[in-house]
Amino acid sequence: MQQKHKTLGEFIIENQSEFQYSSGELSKLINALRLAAKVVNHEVNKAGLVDVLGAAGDTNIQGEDQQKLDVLANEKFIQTLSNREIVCGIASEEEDDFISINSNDKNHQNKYVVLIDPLDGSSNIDVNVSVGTIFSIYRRVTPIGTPVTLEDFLQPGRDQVAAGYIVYGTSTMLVYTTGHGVNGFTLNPAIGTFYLSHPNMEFPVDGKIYSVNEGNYIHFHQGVKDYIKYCQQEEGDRPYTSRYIGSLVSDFHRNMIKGGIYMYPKSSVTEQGKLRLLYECNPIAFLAEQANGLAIGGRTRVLDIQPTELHQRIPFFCGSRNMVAKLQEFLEKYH
Ligand SMILES: O=P(O)(O)OC[C@H]1O[C@](O)(COP(=O)(O)O)[C@@H](O)[C@@H]1O
Ligand SMILES: [Mg+2]
Ligand SMILES: [Mg+2]
Repeated sequence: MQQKHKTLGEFIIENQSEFQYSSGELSKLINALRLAAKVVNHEVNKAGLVDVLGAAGDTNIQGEDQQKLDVLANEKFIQTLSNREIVCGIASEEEDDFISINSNDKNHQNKYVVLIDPLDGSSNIDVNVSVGTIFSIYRRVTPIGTPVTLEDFLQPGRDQVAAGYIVYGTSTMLVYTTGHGVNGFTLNPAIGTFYLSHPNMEFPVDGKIYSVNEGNYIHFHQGVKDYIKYCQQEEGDRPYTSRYIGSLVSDFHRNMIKGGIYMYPKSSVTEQGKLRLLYECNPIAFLAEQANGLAIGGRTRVLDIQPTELHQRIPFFCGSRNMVAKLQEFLEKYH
């Protein structure tokens, strides 16, 4: 008899009470993200047929050429989150500054701010390789009914109340945590419903996959170079396999299922690293730790880093516990 998978809607309701602030608002927020994900998924799937390939002609605050799908996904998520009266502020990779959602309306009781990377893996959009969306959710720290401020967004990752991603790949999945483990839901495109397909996702403590853009190797810190060499040595269960999709969400997703480590080090080319702390590293680090993995930004636990800017970048290493610990040994050698 075909096992009946729980729908995302059923799962959210069943687990609502688990959430310390459970007032249904966070459930509404996850549901809104689910809705926007379906709209964006629809656009991604027919990307070659409609005019959403290629550059949009503008650059974002980080000087990156915005792809048409970056802009479209950004609009869809902001629209969906703003229209549902559930958030009081949004920050996005594609917006220079944070957006306040009528938060200075005294009647405005909304407590959550959302930080989002609307389209992750932009360099893969035009070549039909899997891409994603990443989200991070906090309770605001400033008083309700007053305008949200930068302070509401610059919270350390350990204070996230929820985080997750959507991967638009061979199937479309929504994977998230509210601090009670990580669960994955697969979209059945025929009926437009997400079903619980990957309950309690966990990183294997050891893995055999390393993911890094080796094209930057000569610019890496010696500790990182030594660890990559260690991965490639003929010894014990090594050499490991090199797999790099170039979409953080997709590389992370694979490594969480199979066991592996993702690395985007700082280098003489990207002095701070490339990935953004607030809407890439913090949410992925929260998921990693909830799935028994580790995430470090050089020598610091990512979730303990105190953010200082909306679009700040950090070096990022994340994955199976023993692999990240081994990398740390190599990094420590040069301190
Ligand atoms: O092409 P590079 O330098 O290896 O960078 C790839 C990394 O950059 C990213 O594309 C950055 O994310 P965006 O596409 O959201 O800007 C990651 O998804 C990916 O892991
Ligand atoms: Mg990204
Ligand atoms: Mg992006």
